Amino acid sequence: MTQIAYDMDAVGLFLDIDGTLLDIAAKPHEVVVPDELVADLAALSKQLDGALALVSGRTIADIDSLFGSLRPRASGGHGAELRANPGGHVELATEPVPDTVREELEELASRNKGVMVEDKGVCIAVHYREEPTIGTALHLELAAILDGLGDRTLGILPGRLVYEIKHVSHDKGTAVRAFMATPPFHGRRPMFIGDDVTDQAGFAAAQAAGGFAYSVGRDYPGVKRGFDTPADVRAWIGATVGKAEAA
Ligand SMILES: O=P(O)(O)OC[C@H]1O[C@H](O[C@H]2O[C@H](CO)[C@@H](O)[C@H](O)[C@H]2O)[C@H](O)[C@@H](O)[C@@H]1O
Ligand SMILES: [Mg+2]
Repeated sequence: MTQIAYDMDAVGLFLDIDGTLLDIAAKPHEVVVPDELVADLAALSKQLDGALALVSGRTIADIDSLFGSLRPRASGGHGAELRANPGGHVELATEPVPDTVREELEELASRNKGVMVEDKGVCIAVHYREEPTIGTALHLELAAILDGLGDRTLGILPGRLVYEIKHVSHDKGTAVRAFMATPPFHGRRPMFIGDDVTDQAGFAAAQAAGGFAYSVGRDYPGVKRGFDTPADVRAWIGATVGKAEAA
């Protein structure tokens, strides 16, 4: 386990979910959220005076269904949803993906074995974990669909055996900047922990604001590999909370 040697008192902490807090599962709804993690995140948020947010490609409704009582400050849908206060109002930063796109994606999935569409409203995930070899061909098909519709407001963001169709105007970086502009994050140093290509905007935003970026299980240019596995991240969170309780 890699230790992050920094005084957490001054940090605003941004945590990705899949591949960072949670082990990757075969299907999105098959992830396991340990009870201990929920308790540790609640304690860590308190320790940071509330300056902790989950920043995910999942929707906030989905985050709440996974994390039970936590109801954290959060951004969902790759920056498209923001919840500034725990359990509070969810602000939509973008329009939903147009129905024309949704229909084309459903049609594509219906004729491609192993493709699964996860409709999140503000963005749509096109999963291909069941047929990993089709990635390149699938990307070409998705690009052709967006080109055909002439919609320049949407783009394709690659993730872990998934392509996210999302508004190009928002990402995890815009979410970090929005949180950092307001209490309880304002005046703290952002720390972003993530595992995926989709986290690179979050890494960059944290670093640009004088903060830190740590990756999980993979290397990204200019980003320190902080952890090897989500279990390491969970252990670090537990140890960080434990340290504060013992002090
Ligand atoms: O930004 P994140 O919190 O990391 O969320 C990214 C996407 O995670 C989910 O998909 C990924 O994890 C699934 C469960 O482990 C896995 O089955 C899938 O192959 C991965 O792509 C989620 O379903 C997406 O909506 C998130 O955008
Ligand atoms: Mg992730």
